[in-house]
Amino acid sequence: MRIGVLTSGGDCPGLNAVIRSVVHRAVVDHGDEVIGFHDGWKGLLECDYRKLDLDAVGGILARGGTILGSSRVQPAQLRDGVAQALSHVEDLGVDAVIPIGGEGTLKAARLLSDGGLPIVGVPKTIDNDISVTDVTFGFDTAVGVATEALDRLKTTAESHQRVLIVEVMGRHTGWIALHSGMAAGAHAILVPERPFDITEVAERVGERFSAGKKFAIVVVAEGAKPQPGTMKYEQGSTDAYGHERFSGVARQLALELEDRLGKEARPVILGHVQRGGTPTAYDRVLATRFGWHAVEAAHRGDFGNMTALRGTEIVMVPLAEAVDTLKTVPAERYDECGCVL
Ligand SMILES: Nc1ncnc2c1ncn2[C@@H]1O[C@H](COP(=O)(O)OP(=O)(O)O)[C@@H](O)[C@H]1O
Ligand SMILES: O=P(O)(O)OC[C@H]1O[C@](O)(COP(=O)(O)O)[C@@H](O)[C@@H]1O
Ligand SMILES: [Mg+2]
Repeated sequence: MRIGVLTSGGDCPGLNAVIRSVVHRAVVDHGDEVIGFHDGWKGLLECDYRKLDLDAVGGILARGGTILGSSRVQPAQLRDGVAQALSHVEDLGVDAVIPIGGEGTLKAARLLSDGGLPIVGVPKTIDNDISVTDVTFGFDTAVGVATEALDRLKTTAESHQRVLIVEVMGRHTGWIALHSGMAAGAHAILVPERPFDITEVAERVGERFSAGKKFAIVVVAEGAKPQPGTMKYEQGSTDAYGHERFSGVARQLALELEDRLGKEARPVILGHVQRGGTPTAYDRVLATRFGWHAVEAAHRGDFGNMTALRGTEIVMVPLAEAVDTLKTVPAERYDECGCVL
């Protein structure tokens, strides 16, 4: 069998672990050949690829990023390119394509699968917002990075009696904010799922100072927004691919809290540091299992599906289900965080 693998969308720790696992299972155990398309769907559309043998994946298990590169392609270009992708796959003798990506990539995978491509998807994202899988690899690493940052920020916040507002990633969902905030004992956690009331945030932080505490840490997901009309909020612009380019909720919160509380407040934007570097052991294991199961699915001819974690098992779920709805933080999970606003 000949398998083509690609990584698309925002990168995340663990992509290389999937690539390595696909090559190991396919080449060593099945005697397959594996090729890697460069820079996501672009590589498939432009027939830009290289052979991936065991040497090519040596030493990449613990490496962040993706050896294949990633990029974004306009969805319209992809829709127009279905026939082209199909003909490249046929010309190359590729029997299965394994795209590793987030909800955008999986939407594209569904489109190409409906167009006749033999596809087995593998979900990735630090945001953990893909509904059909309990967890995505990358999330554990991102939460670890954010938690360590929060621990460190607590000590400097205390020295200077400041409020630190820490912005973590999470475009539509607050999973990283919730988990890192809980792990580090943040005093307020703001998520996109629950628009916040700035008066309540200021009261909570103010009460801490009134009680004699010297500092406060607020964790805010980049996509969190104030309840309409409660605070001046600058809406972000939209990038070339339709994604919102955030205008910096932490910066706006810091100005507002400083004003209301008369305490020094500083925004800290963790940004892409959450996405870079080596994956945790948990993410390496999950990524490796996804790669292994994707190859098995390809050999069964189980196309139009993607790998998913349910409990402790890896199962296959239809791509159509995967892109239906985002996995948001449910109200009852938010209620457990101990700093409900
Ligand atoms: N609705 C869509 N239809 C077709 N292709 C899409 C769609 N959404 C995204 N894609 C393709 O998938 C790529 C990756 O999507 P993106 O949302 O940027 O990343 P991720 O896969 O990490 O969510 C896009 O550049 C585009 O080529
Ligand atoms: O800076 P970029 O690459 O445009 O992407 C930023 C976005 O990508 C993420 O890191 C991950 O999102 P995806 O998994 O959907 O790519 C988001 O948390 C963040 O908003
Ligand atoms: Mg996305």
